[in-house]
Amino acid sequence: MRIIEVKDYQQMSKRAAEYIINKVVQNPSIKLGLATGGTPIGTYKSLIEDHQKNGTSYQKVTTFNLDEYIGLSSDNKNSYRYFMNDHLFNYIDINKAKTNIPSGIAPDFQEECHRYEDIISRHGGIDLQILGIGSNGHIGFNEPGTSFGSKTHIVNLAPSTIQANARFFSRIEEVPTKAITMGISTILKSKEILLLISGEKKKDALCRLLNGKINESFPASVLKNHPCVTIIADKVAIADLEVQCL
Ligand SMILES: N[C@@H]1[C@@H](O)[C@H](O)[C@@H](COP(=O)(O)O)O[C@@H]1O
Repeated sequence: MRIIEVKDYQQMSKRAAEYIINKVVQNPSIKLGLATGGTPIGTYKSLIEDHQKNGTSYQKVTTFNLDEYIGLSSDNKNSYRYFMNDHLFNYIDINKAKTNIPSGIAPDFQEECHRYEDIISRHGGIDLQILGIGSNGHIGFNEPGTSFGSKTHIVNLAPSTIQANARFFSRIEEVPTKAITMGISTILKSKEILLLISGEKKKDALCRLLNGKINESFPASVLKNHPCVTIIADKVAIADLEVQCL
């Protein structure tokens, strides 16, 4: 794993956007894996600014999002489909038919999991996957204890994840308790992974990722088995890492 340390959230976002833009320019038909949550919002903003200023084109790009809440439709402001439209897709020249997100209202969720896994394979897999990390080490919505061999599947969200994501909803009771997520093996099949980590709340997760064992109790630890992972982390997340981890 390669770690790039940056000053703050803004620098992380700028650096991540540059990284992605560079890959898109090199390969205009790139298959991008995308994440939601607070962490990548600044990166998406920088991608939009660059698109408007420099005209980087996403017309041939295909995207696959990590996950979606079960029960939320695309017009629900808290669905990840709405999030992606609102934070990125509506403001770049991407063909929305090439943007893939699991459906939160599919008639048969098992079937939806198979369909999603299959569509990623049929596209030849993901070239660059963007990831955030939950404070309990979750990636996508793969909570602690998820098998490293898992494919796209249905999950029960951990109480700590519901709590952490409640900030996007008006009441905690509105946060769905289930989601569909790419599995750990789906994520690991990506040719390259870019993990973004920012802020005090992610300090312990970064510490555990770097110094802990590879274990299903901390899903992100599996990234150490991947040959091409870059972490962009800000100073607050990295600060006093050695001291903290003693
Ligand atoms: N499913 C998402 C993850 O993909 C995200 O990386 C994580 C961290 O979110 P945030 O960036 O808001 O801290 O939590 C959410 O639950």
